[in-house]
Amino acid sequence: MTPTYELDGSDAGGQFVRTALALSVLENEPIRIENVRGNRSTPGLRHQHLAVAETMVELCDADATGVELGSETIEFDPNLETQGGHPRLEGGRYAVDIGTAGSVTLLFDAVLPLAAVLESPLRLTVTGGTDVKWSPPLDYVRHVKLPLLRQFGLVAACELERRGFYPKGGGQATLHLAPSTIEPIDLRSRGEPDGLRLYSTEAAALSEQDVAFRQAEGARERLDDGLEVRERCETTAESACPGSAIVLRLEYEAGPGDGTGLAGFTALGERGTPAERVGEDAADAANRFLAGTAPVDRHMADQTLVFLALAGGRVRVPEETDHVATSRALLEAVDVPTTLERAADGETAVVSVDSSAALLD
Ligand SMILES: Nc1ncnc2c1ncn2[C@@H]1O[C@H](COP(=O)(O)OP(=O)(O)OP(=O)(O)O)[C@@H](O)[C@H]1O
Repeated sequence: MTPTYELDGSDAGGQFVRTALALSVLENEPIRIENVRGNRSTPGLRHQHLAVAETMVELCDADATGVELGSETIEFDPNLETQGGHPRLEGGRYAVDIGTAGSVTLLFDAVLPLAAVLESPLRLTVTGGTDVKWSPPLDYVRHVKLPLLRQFGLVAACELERRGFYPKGGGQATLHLAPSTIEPIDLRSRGEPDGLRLYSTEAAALSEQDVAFRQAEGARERLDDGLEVRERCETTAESACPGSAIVLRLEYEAGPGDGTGLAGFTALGERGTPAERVGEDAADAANRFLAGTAPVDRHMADQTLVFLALAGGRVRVPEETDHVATSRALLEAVDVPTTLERAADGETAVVSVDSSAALLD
């Protein structure tokens, strides 16, 4: 294959690989990625990224080389059928086992934007870690990310079958994705906070220590005064090994012309860390957010960029994280230029994609 885009992952990690594969499908153009996860201490595809690449190959029936553990160069050609010049992806039922505690939700992240080219519903069941480090905890996806993107046309739901924590994984969740018309995104300002929902989970092995309750209490006591806790959900989950997680969903009034505001703050339990501290860490992140002005949290900031690429629009991000910077560089490399305008506060910035440059234009 002759790749349309030659991409260099030297300065990036797994997110670059996931987003590059999704963009290749959305543009229906072959890509070559060199120096996969080049700035990580263990470069190349690890189990989580390999599962993403294998899933993309399976969904598209794509031609690919280098899709193996440790690989630092991948070629991928989605080669989809087109209709009226637009790529069309058949849905169907798929099941993937990451084989480790690798993140289930990051696999969902890679697949979510494909809703824009889906022809029929897709159902993807993934086995791995549902609540593991350096990735969105499952309740963040269910209660923050999907409801936020639903406002811009993404039709998706996530069903949890079993929690999976580090190191054993073994969790399972299903993503239901329907053909979606993604609308331009406008998330620039935010209104007053309008309450908070709290989702605290413990593995059954930790129920005697009341971990879910103590996490929730830790968060509640630490949250800024005046923030109403509208829902408090504490659950005990069967899982292959102990673990716990807390997700805070902050709701706020939408700014003029903007979508409804949602932001999420999360923390995971760790051996040696008191459960109250876990709740406090999530609450501290929420309090920091409330002191700022951005309408999305720092993780949603990089996760919305691929949707901006689809339909265009603007998002005010709390800061230009490394993930935002690498995502912008990647979009530039596939001919979707973005602009970043720093605000007078010196921290937030508005990232925009002109609708004429957007993939669905
Ligand atoms: N607590 C969290 N809540 C929501 N999203 C998160 C959270 N932590 C990380 N993420 C998201 O998970 C993604 C992690 O991407 P990243 O490339 O760092 O990880 P990775 O695939 O594990 O690769 P690598 O091993 O190369 O770091 C980013 O999109 C980030 O926004």
